[in-house]
Amino acid sequence: MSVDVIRIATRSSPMALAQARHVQQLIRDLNPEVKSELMPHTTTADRWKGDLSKLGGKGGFVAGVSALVESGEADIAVHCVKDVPGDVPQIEALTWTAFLPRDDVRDCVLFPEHSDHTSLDTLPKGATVATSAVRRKAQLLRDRPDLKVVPMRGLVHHRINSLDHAVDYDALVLSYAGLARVGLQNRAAQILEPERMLPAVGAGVLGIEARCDRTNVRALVGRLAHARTTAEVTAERAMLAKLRGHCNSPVAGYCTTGSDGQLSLRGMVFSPDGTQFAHAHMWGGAKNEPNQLGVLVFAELMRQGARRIIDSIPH
Ligand SMILES: NCc1[nH]cc(CCC(=O)O)c1CC(=O)O
Repeated sequence: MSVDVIRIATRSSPMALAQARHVQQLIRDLNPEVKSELMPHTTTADRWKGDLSKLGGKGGFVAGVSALVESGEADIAVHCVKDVPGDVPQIEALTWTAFLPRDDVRDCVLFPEHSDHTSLDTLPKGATVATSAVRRKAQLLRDRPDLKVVPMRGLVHHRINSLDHAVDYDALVLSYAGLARVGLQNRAAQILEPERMLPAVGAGVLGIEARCDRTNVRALVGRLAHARTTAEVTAERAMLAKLRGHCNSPVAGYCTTGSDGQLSLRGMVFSPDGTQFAHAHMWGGAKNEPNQLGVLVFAELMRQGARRIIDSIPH
């Protein structure tokens, strides 16, 4: 039985819809005969305005979308891999069918419209920076302990609107790829290189999930898989799974591939205020096996006290 139509489950935010449309176009390019439609789903986490940890973490952004594939109402789900928790097992009936080529992994800084600032470095002592990611907060404070880092969540448009029109914020940090996906990359005033702000595990990667038993769907969509990104994400997520970080733990992980094919994985775990951290960087070596590399970096982080750091954070 061939596939006539692919129903694509996605979150309903503008960023998620842009991502799902991108996947829709890629499927059209693979096979113009196959129709596709979007199934937007407003997740519990999208509706929740409070602290995400009270909702059981950022998994609330993906679970409802995955459930549509599990039940057969949709054929595939498109997720930001960054939003897929490391401490919740994948639904048994589902599998990753493709990781798309990695987009920009870097975070960037925005300043209010008409602000004279173009860098965090020139912000006055005690300036207020908005971001809800504990990973970003810890790394911002590591450089600039004087900054006041305050939480801000919600749609990118709303966040930028608050930055521009509320007097409370001097800067806003978010992902450059996410900003670009909604066409607002011109607002990025400063790009933070990975050396300064180590990216989240899975940053900039879109993952496609399907039911294990849908072999035709998997055969078609599997052609979108990008081998290098798959190896990198596999190493990063192997590290994350072993760390068993909860949603409040500031964890960063970034794997790249050298021109010789060697995987290089950096992992960091921070205390919330950035004053304590574990930092490991290892290469794939002779075997160059992503899972093994992830476990090795995990082990080195543990040797440096990562468990103590994670366990001392309330959640
Ligand atoms: N946490 C939300 C989220 N999940 C993925 C992205 C952006 C794209 C990506 O890195 O995959 C964003 C927005 C942001 O962090 O600013």
